[in-house]
Amino acid sequence: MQTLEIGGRRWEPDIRRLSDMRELLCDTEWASSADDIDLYYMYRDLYLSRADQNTLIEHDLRYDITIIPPRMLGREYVKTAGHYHPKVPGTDVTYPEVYEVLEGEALYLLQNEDASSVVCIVASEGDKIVIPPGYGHITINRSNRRLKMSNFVCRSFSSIYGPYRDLRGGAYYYTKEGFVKNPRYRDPAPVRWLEAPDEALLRRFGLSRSREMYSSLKNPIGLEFLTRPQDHLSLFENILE
Ligand SMILES: O=P(O)(O)OC[C@H]1O[C@](O)(CO)[C@@H](O)[C@@H]1O
Repeated sequence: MQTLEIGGRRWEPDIRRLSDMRELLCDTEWASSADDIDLYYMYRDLYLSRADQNTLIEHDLRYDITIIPPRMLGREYVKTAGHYHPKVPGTDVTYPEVYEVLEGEALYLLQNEDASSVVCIVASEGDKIVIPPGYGHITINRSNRRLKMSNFVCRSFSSIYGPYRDLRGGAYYYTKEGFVKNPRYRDPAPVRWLEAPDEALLRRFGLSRSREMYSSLKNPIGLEFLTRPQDHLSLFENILE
């Protein structure tokens, strides 16, 4: 299961294990006693050809695929650890990211750093989800199928895990009863449920539901909103409304 074959190459994943995530879960009793297991598989910096690899490097981009098999973590559905992105140097704008669901269904739980805005976007195959500047994100697989998703992101920054770790996860945990507030957050905004972006919104970013996102590499300038978001701020206006 672990090796992924793409572009005639075999790729090995970074694996996020339960032991990396015990302190980020809702069900602390389960988290402290369950045996260690693999939770999800992150295939980073993929490309189909050397030409694409050069394009990715030249435009400061990275393409990843993540696979999250279905599973309960005690009361909670399996999810990613959650992280924020740093600011683009010399600006006040944090790096965005864009995801595509390749298989299965995902919940993208976005929150800004003081959790005064918390948004959950439901996405299925073909949907593209833009994580705008200012937001951290967690992906949840609440289905009984594996979730396979890809992302484009700027390749020259490291994600910030501290705030999610300090508060033991996101503002809410997704359980069989729906979202449950994380008690370590004082007064987070209620979760706003949003549909995945429609064609008109995706067009702003040069994307479409019917076209695999990887093909955007043919026109990498169109992905500049990921590496120079400060020059494309109007694109992100109202995308979480
Ligand atoms: O770093 P986390 O929170 O475990 O999330 C993993 C996801 O983030 C990424 O690093 C991209 O932001 C992907 O490779 C992966 O889908």
